Amino acid sequence: MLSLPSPPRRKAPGSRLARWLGRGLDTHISLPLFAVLLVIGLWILTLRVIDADRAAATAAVHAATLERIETYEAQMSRSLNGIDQTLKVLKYAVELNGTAGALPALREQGLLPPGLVFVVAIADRDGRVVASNPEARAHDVSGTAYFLYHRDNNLGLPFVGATVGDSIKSEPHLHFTRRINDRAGRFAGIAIVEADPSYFTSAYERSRDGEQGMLGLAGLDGLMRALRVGDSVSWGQRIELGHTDGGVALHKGPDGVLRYTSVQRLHGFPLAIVVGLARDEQFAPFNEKRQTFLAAASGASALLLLVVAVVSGWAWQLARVRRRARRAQETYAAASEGSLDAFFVLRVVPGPGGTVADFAVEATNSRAEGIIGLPRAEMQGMLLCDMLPHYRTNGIFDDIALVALDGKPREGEWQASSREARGRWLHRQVVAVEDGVVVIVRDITERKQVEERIFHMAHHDELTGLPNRNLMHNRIEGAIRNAARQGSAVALAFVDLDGFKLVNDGLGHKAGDELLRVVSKRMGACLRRNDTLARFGGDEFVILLPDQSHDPQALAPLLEKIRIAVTEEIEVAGQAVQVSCSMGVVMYPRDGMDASALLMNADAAMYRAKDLGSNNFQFYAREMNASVEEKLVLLDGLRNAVQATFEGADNNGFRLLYQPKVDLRTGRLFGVEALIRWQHPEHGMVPPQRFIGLAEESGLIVEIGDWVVREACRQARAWMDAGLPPVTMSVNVSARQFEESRLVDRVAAALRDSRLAPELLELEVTESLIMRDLQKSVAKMRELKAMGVSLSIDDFGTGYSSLSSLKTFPISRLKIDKSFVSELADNPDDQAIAMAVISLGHKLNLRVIAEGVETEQQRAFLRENECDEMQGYLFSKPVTASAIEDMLEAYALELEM
Ligand SMILES: Nc1nc2c(ncn2[C@@H]2O[C@H](COP(=O)(O)O[C@H]3[C@@H](O)[C@H](n4cnc5c(=O)[nH]c(N)nc54)O[C@@H]3COP(=O)(O)O)[C@@H](O)[C@H]2O)c(=O)[nH]1
Repeated sequence: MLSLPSPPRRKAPGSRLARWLGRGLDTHISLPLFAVLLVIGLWILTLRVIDADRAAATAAVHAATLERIETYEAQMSRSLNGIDQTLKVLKYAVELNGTAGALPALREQGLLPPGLVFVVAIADRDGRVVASNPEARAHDVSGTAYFLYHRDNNLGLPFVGATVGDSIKSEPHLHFTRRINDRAGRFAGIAIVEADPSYFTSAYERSRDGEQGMLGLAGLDGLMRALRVGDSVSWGQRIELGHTDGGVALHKGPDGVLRYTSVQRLHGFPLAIVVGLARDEQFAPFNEKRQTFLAAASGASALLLLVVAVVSGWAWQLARVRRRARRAQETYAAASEGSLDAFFVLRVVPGPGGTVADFAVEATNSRAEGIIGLPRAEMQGMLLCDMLPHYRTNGIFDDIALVALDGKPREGEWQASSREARGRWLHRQVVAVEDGVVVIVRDITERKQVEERIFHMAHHDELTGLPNRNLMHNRIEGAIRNAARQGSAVALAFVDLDGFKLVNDGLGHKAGDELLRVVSKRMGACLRRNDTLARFGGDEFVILLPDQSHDPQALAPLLEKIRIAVTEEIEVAGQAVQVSCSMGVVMYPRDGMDASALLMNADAAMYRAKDLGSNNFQFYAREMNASVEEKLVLLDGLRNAVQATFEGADNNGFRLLYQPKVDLRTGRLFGVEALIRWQHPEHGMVPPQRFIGLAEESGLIVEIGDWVVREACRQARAWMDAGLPPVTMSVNVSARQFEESRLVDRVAAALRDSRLAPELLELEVTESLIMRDLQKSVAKMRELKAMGVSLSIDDFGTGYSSLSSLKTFPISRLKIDKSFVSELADNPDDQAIAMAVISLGHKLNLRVIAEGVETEQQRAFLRENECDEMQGYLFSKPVTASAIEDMLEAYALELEM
């Protein structure tokens, strides 16, 4: 079972020693040490036993050598005494019977030694052998060492000659001699006993002396008289006698063999006996035994070392595995402590029939404390379901138990309900280990929150927090499925704000945003909990009303409530503004079977509501989609008109009408406003309100506007070239056209190509157009002004330009919108506005012109209040260029008169 040991700490020197000693106690180290000691002990014992054996063997060989020398000495003493006795008898017999009679006398008395063993001879004073037994031919020994010794020495001692083979007797033999004196004590000859050298080594016993035992008789002159080694008898070798006191010493023999040797001098003869027991032979049993001991000790050592090597190897492997496991555990513990995850090592508590009854907590890390809310020590040993009883019911216990049963890892996410982590999102990974499982738990709340945020962002509108198009689409589909099941209906309202653009352009995006937020809250407040309000972008909203009856009229009260809520005044950017809404309403299944169809038809119905003057709601009718088609047809026609205009076609293309502008004080016609018309091949003259919006939407306005500027400049110059008095030419510039980067260049080109003085061209821009991007607009206006072109603000009073920014506009004229002029006679509010605009314009050194002047009362009011100029049907509707020409000619004539 996996367990989590305490995290490793920095090791103190003491603990390092303890660890080292502890390691010494490891079987794989202690066992070989013990085995080595055992082997050393075994060898010490073995060598001691061998030493003892060697000492015993040495003592034994010493004893054997001594015993041998003693025995040999006794034998030799006897033999030599016998030989000496024979010599003495011979001498006596010679002295008694003379050289010739000595041997017969002795033979007769049976005193001669057996002839097979000894040759007994007598030599006279001249060295001639005069008698011998067995008989031998006479020969001369006067030149021999023994003869010469006796002739020259009268010491009464026997002499032993060297072992030789001579002309008389080729077999080796040696001579024991004694001097014979005559009665006068003079040298009379010598008695000789000749012996075979092997006679002196016959005491050799193979069983005791071995194959290389040595037994020999040596003269005190260092020459061997007889030497037996094994079966071979030899003589004549020179040996170092050393001590001749019968002690034992290790010597190398004449044959190079090491022997325990003892030398013992023989009494009465110049001889010594030599006994040697070959070391190798004598030590053979010991050596054999020693070999046996060594072999046994070696075998035992080898066996022991082999067993120990095997056991130690196994123990080492085991220790290595343990060490690795311990290191892994330490690493695991350190990692688990440093980990962001909580670990729970759980041991299975078995139930009946191989089931899992519960889990006992074996180990945890400190992260686990934070999740469970219990100290580690307290968790240790606790049953999982005692610690977290709700795991039995929320499926987590079953999930963990399954891992323990089938060994397959599993993971899952859940929202915690334990004390410490309540409400937090957790992720668990469960892996099987021996006897249980490890559960790794990670807090994924932040990730979940991010996911939720991303999900929310993907499905909600950032500005209002309302569901967006995606989410709404899903909800519509869900509502349709429910309605299909229940047989109910679903209503969908497409809502577009009226006048929003004005607020947004006039007061800025912030104000527009605020307005959208307020309106969305108001609409939301009208709805039930299961209704959905979504923002599709801009000022477009969609309302989903599930669980409806199939009668559309039943929706009318709610729609009206929403409409009224929207139209209530709103204060944004410090100003009270008012917008309304146009709503297109569809019903499932009546107006469409899916979300896309319903939304498309609701959009068409909304456009119908707009067409009908806005601020109302319209239920979808099949024919409404025709207007979309109309729009496409119109756009196609517009493109053709642009083409036809440039080609100069008669029956198609744009035309300009001109509406005079008159000085209110003098009545002089000082300028005209160019107003576009579309000469349609089928519908005749189409007014600008029908196509300018679409031209803006499609971008065609840039090309169309450019044509208007060029044509207006050309016409103004043409009038001048025709000798008419110069008039100011005013041209309307739309927002899209004004924002176009090449506007200034295009205007400059139009002036250059027409040769019109820039001072005679005036561009009319609206307040809302300027406020879209105040800085850029002012910069562009300044460029135009620098060229000499004048600028005037059209429809002044309907927008929301701040008075502080107004003074920065490089303009020369303000135009009071005709909506304030139309009721100027009766409406005090409009009067106040008109007067305020006139006063403001003058304070800013601007000319003020009123448009839409249709009545004398209006003109009178304007004159009274010092408005500078006027434009309107009272003086003239927009007319053709030739009509203006007529007016200018008449005016010129008037002046001349
Ligand atoms: N971007 C461009 N916009 C243009 C261009 N030509 C016209 N327009 C804009 O279209 C709007 C409608 O214009 P139009 O139908 O030509 O109406 C103008 C006048 O006919 C009308 N007017 C003038 N005097 C009176 C009056 O006494 N009573 C009355 N009911 N209507 C009158 O007002 C329109 C001129 O308005 P304004 O431009 O604000 O001076 C209109 O908004 C044009 O701007 C074009 O070439 N480009």
